[in-house]
Amino acid sequence: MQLRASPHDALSGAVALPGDKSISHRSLMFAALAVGESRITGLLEGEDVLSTASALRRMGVPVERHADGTWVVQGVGVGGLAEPEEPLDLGNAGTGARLLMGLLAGHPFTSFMTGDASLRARPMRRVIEPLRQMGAAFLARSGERLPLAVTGRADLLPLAWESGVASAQVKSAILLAGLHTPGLTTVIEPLPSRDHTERMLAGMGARVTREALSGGRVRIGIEGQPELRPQSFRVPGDPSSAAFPAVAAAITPGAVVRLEGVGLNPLRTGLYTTLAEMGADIAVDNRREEAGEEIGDITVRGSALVGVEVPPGRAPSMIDEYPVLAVAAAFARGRTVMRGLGELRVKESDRLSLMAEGLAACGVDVMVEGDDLIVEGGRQPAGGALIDAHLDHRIAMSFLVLGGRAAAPVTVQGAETIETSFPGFASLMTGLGARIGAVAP
Ligand SMILES: O=C(O)C1=C[C@@H](OP(=O)(O)O)[C@@H](O)[C@H](O)C1
Ligand SMILES: C=C(OP(=O)(O)O)C(=O)O
Repeated sequence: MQLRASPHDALSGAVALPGDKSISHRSLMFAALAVGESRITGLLEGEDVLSTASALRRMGVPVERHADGTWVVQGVGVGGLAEPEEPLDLGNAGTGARLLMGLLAGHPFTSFMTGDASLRARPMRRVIEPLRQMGAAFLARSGERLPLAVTGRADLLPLAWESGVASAQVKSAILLAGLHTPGLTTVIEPLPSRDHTERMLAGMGARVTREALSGGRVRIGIEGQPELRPQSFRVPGDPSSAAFPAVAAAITPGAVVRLEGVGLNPLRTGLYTTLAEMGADIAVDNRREEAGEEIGDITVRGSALVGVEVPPGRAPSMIDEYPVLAVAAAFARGRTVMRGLGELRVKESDRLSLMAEGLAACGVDVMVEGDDLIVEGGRQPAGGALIDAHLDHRIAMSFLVLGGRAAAPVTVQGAETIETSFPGFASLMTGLGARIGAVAP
């Protein structure tokens, strides 16, 4: 499917965002590990999360959606999953695949896992290696990629792991295996990544520790084999999805857009900090707490942006937001330098290369130096390009945001990938005044 974004004038209105993708995956999985019934409201009903729901069903977990939108999960307890008769297809979802690998490591059966062409290209060694050390066996395609088979064990060994990357998926996979292991399992991260796993499992009764170490590193520990209490989860709005209307508003003169009920976990809000440093008029009010996470309403107004240097240490708190930040940078006067973006190369696509190529195709002055992205902004982009999303929802949405303020429309090929994380994106944006429509084949 092709979507085309044509230039629009001011944007205005108030919108609620779909549920947070990270928390949605986790609420389904963790509810499955509890003993008893959990209820989830505000779950993101995007394809990634639906893939996690069907994988859990295939392993004998009753997961149901009620007519009022509440999801009800009958937990089977830690270690209670059943051997799936068919391969688990996680679609486009790296989070679903990697966290499930951690769970499966602790179960004494063999399961097979695959995904779409994007997920099959993503590196799994970062998860397989620590889980192997705990005693799980993996057979994977060359480069440790999907499809793979995992044979877990009920008697995993506890692990003390130091991860080379600040990755919440790696950390969570190890912690979930640790949940199935007697004793203490620990993970050290080079910089703190999103901590939803720790918060949610602690809220369900697991013993989770967190310790700051030298150089910004952090050590997380989990005591294995707890009985987890079922929960009522209310999933906050996704700050990573809110990033698209937020940037659209910031680059549109006269825009006033209110984004309601957005998660404000400080390990997720690097983009908003960066936009404020670029001169964006951003205000947060109505701060409140829901299900152990701070949320609030964010108002973004059209602003004269200036280029900035984004500190590399901020990357984990905005890792999925660099594509749309690069769009903001195209509209900011001067140079924006984003350093240390190697992890962007192993997302749904090589986001570093695709952003640079797409921006250049839209007439933006852009350079990649090693793992750094440098954008010279301030002139209105020509637009007029046809961008292939390469099965990457964030690439698709970023260029549709750019097309709204370019001189000529931007068309995105393969825009159906947006359904993985942000169903209703085009109608939410058009409701604010954007001009996004399907292109007849
Ligand atoms: O744990 C999570 O929910 C996620 C972690 C991040 O990936 P990495 O752990 O690979 O950095 C992020 O990019 C992804 O969208 C969601
Ligand atoms: C990287 C992302 O997701 P995942 O790793 O779950 O596929 C993302 O949503 O930008």
